Amino acid sequence: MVLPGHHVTLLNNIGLAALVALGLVLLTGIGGITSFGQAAFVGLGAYTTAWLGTEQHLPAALAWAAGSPAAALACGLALTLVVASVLGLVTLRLSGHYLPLGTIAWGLALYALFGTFESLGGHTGLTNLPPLTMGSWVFERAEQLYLVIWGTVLLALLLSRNLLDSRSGRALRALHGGQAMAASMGVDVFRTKLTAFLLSAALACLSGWLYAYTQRFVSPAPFSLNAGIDYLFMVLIGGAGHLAGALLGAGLFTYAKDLLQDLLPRLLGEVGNFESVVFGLLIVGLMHRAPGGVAGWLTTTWRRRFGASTPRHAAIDPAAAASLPRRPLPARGTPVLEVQGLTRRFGGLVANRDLALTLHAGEILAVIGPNGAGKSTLFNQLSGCDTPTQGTIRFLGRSVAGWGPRRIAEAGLCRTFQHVKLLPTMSVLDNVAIGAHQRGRSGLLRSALRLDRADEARLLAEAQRQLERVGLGAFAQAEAGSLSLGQQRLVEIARALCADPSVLLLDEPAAGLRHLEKQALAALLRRLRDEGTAVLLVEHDMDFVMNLVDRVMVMVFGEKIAEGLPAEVQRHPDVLAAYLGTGA
Ligand SMILES: Nc1ncnc2c1ncn2[C@@H]1O[C@H](COP(=O)(O)OP(=O)(O)OP(=O)(O)O)[C@@H](O)[C@H]1O
Repeated sequence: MVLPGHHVTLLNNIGLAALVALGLVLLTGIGGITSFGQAAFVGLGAYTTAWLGTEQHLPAALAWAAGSPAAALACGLALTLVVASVLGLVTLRLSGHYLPLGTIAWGLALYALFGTFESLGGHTGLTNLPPLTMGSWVFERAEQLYLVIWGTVLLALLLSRNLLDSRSGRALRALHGGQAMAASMGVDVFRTKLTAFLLSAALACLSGWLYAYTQRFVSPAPFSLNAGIDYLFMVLIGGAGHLAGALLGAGLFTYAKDLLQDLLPRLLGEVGNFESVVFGLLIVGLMHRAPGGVAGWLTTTWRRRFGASTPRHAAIDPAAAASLPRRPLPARGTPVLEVQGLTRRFGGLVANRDLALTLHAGEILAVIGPNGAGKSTLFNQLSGCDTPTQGTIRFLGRSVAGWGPRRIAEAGLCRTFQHVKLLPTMSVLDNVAIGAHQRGRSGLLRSALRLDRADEARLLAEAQRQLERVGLGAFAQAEAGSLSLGQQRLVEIARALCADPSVLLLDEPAAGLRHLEKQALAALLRRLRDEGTAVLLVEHDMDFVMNLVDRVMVMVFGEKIAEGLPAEVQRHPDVLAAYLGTGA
């Protein structure tokens, strides 16, 4: 009603790009999986739509879909999800830079396919697509399509926002904290990665469906690897960690490209892709000045000027929501963790040699030893983050050696990490709620449609309860990264407690804590012991250990050299010689 036609077309292009960028924010910014191949999924949506809309001799099995935009969308989504599932199953198992390289490979392959098939019009493409219709409505002109495109963008944004503010969203964010952490909190890492991948592919396909009706013809060029890189640029410019970054990035990139394509040839007096050069320089500059993109920069600037933003959750009253069911703890004194002959070799280095230990319900056992003694290696094997070379680990009577961290967490063994693994920009409450992942039920769809509120209230109430237990209830709404290191360690303990463990593995829980905080932590661990939880901890603070624990195991060079009551161990000649560096 108010803008000239060219601007409406531009806004439509921005909306189409924003849908793809939104998928990339979920996949790359939130989930940490870089994909260069999203344009290929846009192509799948666009080509399916164009083919079903123009092909005169459709196979009998697809006759029902001829000329129907809804059927074209359903077929496009089905095809995209099948292709993305296959690609995801192959590429998402790759790690490091192999994963983005994998996405380049299939991005190139799909692009080549579009130009190869004769029935898809080769490099000329498919033309004369009928307009988009919905019942008796026809969306033909840019102003009409504008409503459909931006209605879809806003709906996708709303559903994505709901999703991130849920159990499934926390699982997705947890991927950024490291896969070992996510899996140790009970998150199915591969499934979560695949879900994010499928979601982003579906959003790209949706954009392709709308693109086909906007252009009324399709050819391979807009779905090339270059386009895939452009989408990534948009997300980097807008801010990969923010949903609004998709809108900002798509808007700034598309508008600037339009402007520069017009302006630069006139300024330079020559025709060429000069805008690509300018974009390259702009991106490098932006990455230096504002690595969080425009949305990140705006958030930081806002905070600097006006203080912290409004908390994402209203203050949570743990008593207001029903408690989550708790697992029955084994009777005090029952052996819960039994380790025999545990050996872990890294090439020629034996980090753990023939270790044996038994941990009982309602007991605190400390593993101490100088740096490099093999304590973390032991923890990693017990929690499923690493696999023993030899030996047995029995948890509650079942052999768990070789189980993954998720399965072990599900069985009731939860851990914290020597190097704190929290999501610094996420609230303390949300970080802690990741620990309760397996105690929630709501999946993706329920979360996106906001049908998960009762489940979510129970999870957040549990997170608040555990935070209060470690003395950090007042910090629930703070960003985890704003807390001191000692407090962050306590947040990790609260997160582990959220999983309702029967065995708690704490890797250096007192490191960085002040005296009063250590006393409070010791009191908490005594309470847990009295309730029947078994606690195994690695700690260097000898005062803390000796005044708290029931038994101590001492390791040196991967081997156990002593085990017993704290007073006995302190007098043990081998410990004095090897660990404390003094002779007996
Ligand atoms: N993934 C790995 N690959 C090769 N060597 C490893 C690996 N992990 C640990 N090690 C080696 O195993 C030995 C034991 O390391 P570990 O981290 O378990 O010791 P630690 O007792 O926890 O030490 P600290 O108190 O410093 O954390 C060290 O020599 C270490 O370099």
